[in-house]
Amino acid sequence: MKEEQRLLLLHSSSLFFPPQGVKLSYGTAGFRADASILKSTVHRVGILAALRSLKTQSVVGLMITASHNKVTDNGVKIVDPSGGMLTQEWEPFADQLASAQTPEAFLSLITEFVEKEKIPLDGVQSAEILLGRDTRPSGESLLEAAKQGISSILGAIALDLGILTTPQLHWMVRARNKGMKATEPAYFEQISSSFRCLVDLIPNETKSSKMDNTVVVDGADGVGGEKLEVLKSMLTSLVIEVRNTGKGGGLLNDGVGADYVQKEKVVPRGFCSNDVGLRCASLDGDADRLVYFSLPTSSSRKIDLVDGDKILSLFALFIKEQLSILTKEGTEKLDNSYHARLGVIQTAYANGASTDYLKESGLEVIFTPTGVKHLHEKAAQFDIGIYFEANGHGTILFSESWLSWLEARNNELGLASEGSEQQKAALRLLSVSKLINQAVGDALSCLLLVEVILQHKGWSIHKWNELYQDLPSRQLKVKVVDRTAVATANAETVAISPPGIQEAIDAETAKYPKGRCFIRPSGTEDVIRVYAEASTQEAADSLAGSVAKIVDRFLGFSSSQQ
Ligand SMILES: CC(=O)N[C@H]1[C@@H](OP(=O)(O)O)O[C@H](CO)[C@@H](O)[C@@H]1O
Ligand SMILES: [Mg+2]
Repeated sequence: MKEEQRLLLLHSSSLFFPPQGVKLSYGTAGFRADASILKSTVHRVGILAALRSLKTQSVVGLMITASHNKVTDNGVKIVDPSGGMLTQEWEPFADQLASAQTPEAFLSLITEFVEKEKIPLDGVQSAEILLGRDTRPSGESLLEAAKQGISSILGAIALDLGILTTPQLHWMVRARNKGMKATEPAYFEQISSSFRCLVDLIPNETKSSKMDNTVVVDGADGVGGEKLEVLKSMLTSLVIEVRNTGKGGGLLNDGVGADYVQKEKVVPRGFCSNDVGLRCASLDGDADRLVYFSLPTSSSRKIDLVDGDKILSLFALFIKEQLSILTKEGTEKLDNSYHARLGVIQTAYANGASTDYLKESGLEVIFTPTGVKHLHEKAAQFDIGIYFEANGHGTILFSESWLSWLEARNNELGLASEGSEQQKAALRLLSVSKLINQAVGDALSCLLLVEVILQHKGWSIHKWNELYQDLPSRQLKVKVVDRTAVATANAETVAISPPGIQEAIDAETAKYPKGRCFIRPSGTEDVIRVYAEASTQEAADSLAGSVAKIVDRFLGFSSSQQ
């Protein structure tokens, strides 16, 4: 490393002090903590992002967000050149960097890593990092810290894109590296025009049906509401009413948003008895999650939740239908031999009833650990891979090779049988691949896809919700002394440490008909999560409660004091 570069790094890192007595880790979705202790970490992630750009010789992204966490938290994560999450191979290095105690220790870690990874840190190669942040008040100063980190790498430049949803930044990084326009207007243009194509392809029978084309969206008082206001003006045949836009003084994620709605299953702030029966949806704080809900009665706060699993089921059903129209044997002699391999990816949090439904519908279902990075990786192994977390984060991935086949097929059909059902199916699938974010789960594009599929089928939210009935479930969080004491296996369904805890959970679960329960350490909060499912809500609540007590007995503050 050049002397100039060494001095620059030493000087820059001496301006930021790592938090004392707290060990931050890259976690499920980057570093997250109380914003007041994050400056040094964000500064270092800025440096790491520049190294990633140098290593890959591509543009990378850096997003400042803590998604669904409370407003006083913040976080930072890197977007890889593909538009996906930072490669998992670099995560341990990110952890080491964050915890280096002195500028010298920090510099020596960088020197070692640059050598090991053969990163061209010579001041000759350039690096470029796209920066985005959500609406948190701490975002601006943290972004400054990131910029200072980036500018301490010779040849690295940061492009500040301002306030964005997380999926917008992912989309732009992907677009930039594919040589496409990577601006916010280009993003809105792509998703709104593909939505319009899908609307134009709605069958005449359902077009005329009296379908309610209004959706009421809870913007979580975050960035999503703000962006949706822009997007909605570009759409016809869909009316979007945005509540909790962040402009009305409401606090981000406070009694609002997809995480709250999905976990608490109650009406979010800003919705009332007048909304009974309407089709409603909630975004999370950085708009990468979406859930739907409706208010069944005006007398209670309870909602009918239509979660990520049901969005997944709706998407899978639609794609499968279009595929079967596309590949049905026609009279014409065209090459329709490429049968796409369609896969569906879930985590252990998926409601058991959804998995049964998907399997009964003839779909291949695969499980991965929690966190989009795992689901995305698996989905990318299919021609069409649909992944969703129950909390509403998900997307549909199309392989490049299948898409080129589809383009060619569409052209052939255009010549041989323009306007045929087969060609419409090809066009619909092509439009879906443009509407749905190929980089990461995106609440805005998923919202449009749900809406157009419902219009296509002429379905109300109730009809959609009746695809299957969710098994009652309950999620709890337990504060423990050290959450890393829990290790899991089999896509997080089995706790392999501390010893004996899984046996205790199994013994408890066996008492409940249709009981299913697992625990895992959260990657975004300092808690152990407990998930339980059973045949009644009371049973699910009771199973989750008993297992929470087991967790507390093995790992809680009370046990550590004994
Ligand atoms: C049960 C749950 O909802 N877990 C969420 C949550 O992760 P945890 O590691 O469980 O804290 O945040 C992640 C990032 O948004 C998301 O990918 C994941 O699904
Ligand atoms: Mg989020």
